[in-house]
Amino acid sequence: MQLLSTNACFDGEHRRYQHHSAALDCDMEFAVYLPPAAVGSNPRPVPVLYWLSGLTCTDQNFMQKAGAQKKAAQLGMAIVCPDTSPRGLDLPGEHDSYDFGSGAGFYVNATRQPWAPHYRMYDYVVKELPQLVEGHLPVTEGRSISGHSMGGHGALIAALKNPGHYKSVSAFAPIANPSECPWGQKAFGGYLGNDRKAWEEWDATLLIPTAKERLPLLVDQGTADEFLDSQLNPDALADACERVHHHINLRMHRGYDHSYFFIASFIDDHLEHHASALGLR
Ligand SMILES: N[C@@H](CCC(=O)N[C@@H](CS)C(=O)NCC(=O)O)C(=O)O
Repeated sequence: MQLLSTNACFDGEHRRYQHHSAALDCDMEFAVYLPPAAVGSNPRPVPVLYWLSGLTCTDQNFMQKAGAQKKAAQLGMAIVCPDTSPRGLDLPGEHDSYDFGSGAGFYVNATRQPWAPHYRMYDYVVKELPQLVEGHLPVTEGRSISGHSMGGHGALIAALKNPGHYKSVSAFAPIANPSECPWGQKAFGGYLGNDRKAWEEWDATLLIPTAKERLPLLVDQGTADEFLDSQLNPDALADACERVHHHINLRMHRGYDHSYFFIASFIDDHLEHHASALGLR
C-alpha cells in the first residue's frame, strides 16, 4: 500500500493510503488515525475502531468533521475509515444517483450484474481491510466497529454476522431495517435482485433473531433527523432486540439532525464504549 499523505494530529498522525483491493478489483483509498502511542520511534500496537460512513461520503468526512482524534489519542485507539464504494470504475449508471452505485456500496456483496465483480464492500471492510491494516500498521487484532446511516447499518451487520470478530459495535442513525425503506430497497434490489429472501442476510433487524453472539448495541439517534421517519426506523431494530433479549441502548437525542454536528456531539461516548470493550479502560 502507498502512503498518500500524513498530518500530525494530537501528537498522533492522520494518514491516507492507496492500495489495490482484490475484493473490489479496483484501487481504493482509506484513512487511518494513529494515536501517539502508535507513532514515533517506539510504536506500540493499539486496537482499532473501524468507522463506516454514510451515503455520498469518502474516507474524509468522518476524519474532518467528527472531531474524534483528541479522544482517540487519549485512549490509545486507532481509527480506520474506508471509502463507501468501489472507485475509479465507470459501470453503467454507477454515478447517476447519490443513493446507489458510487458512494453507496451499502456494505453488502452484490450478486447482480454489473455490480457483482466489484461491489463487495462487505468482504472489503470485514476481511480485506483488517488484514491489510493488521499486516502493515502498528495495530493489534482488537477490533471494534461503528458507523453512520448506511455505515451504521454496515457496522451492525458486520458485527452480527461475525461472532468473535469485533469486541464492540455502535451506530449513529443507522438505516436499521433496510428491507423496509426506500434507500435500502433501492440498494438491495439493485445489488441483490428483487427476491426479498436474498435480502434477509443483509438486514440488521432481520439478523437479530438468529445472531450467534449478543454483543450489546449502542445506537444514537437524533429526533430532528430529516431521514428518521422515512428511512431509519430504529424502533424496528429495538423491537427485534426486545423479542430475543438482545441488549440495545437506543438513545434518542432531542433536536439533533442527521449531520456530522450530531455525530461530533456524541462521538466521545462511542469511543469510550469501544475503549472499555477493547481493554483500554
Ligand atoms: N445527499 C443526500 C443526503 C446524503 C447524506 O445525508 N449523507 C450523509 C450520510 S447518509 C452524510 O454523511 N453526508 C456527508 C456529510 O455530511 O459530510 C441528500 O441531500 O438528501
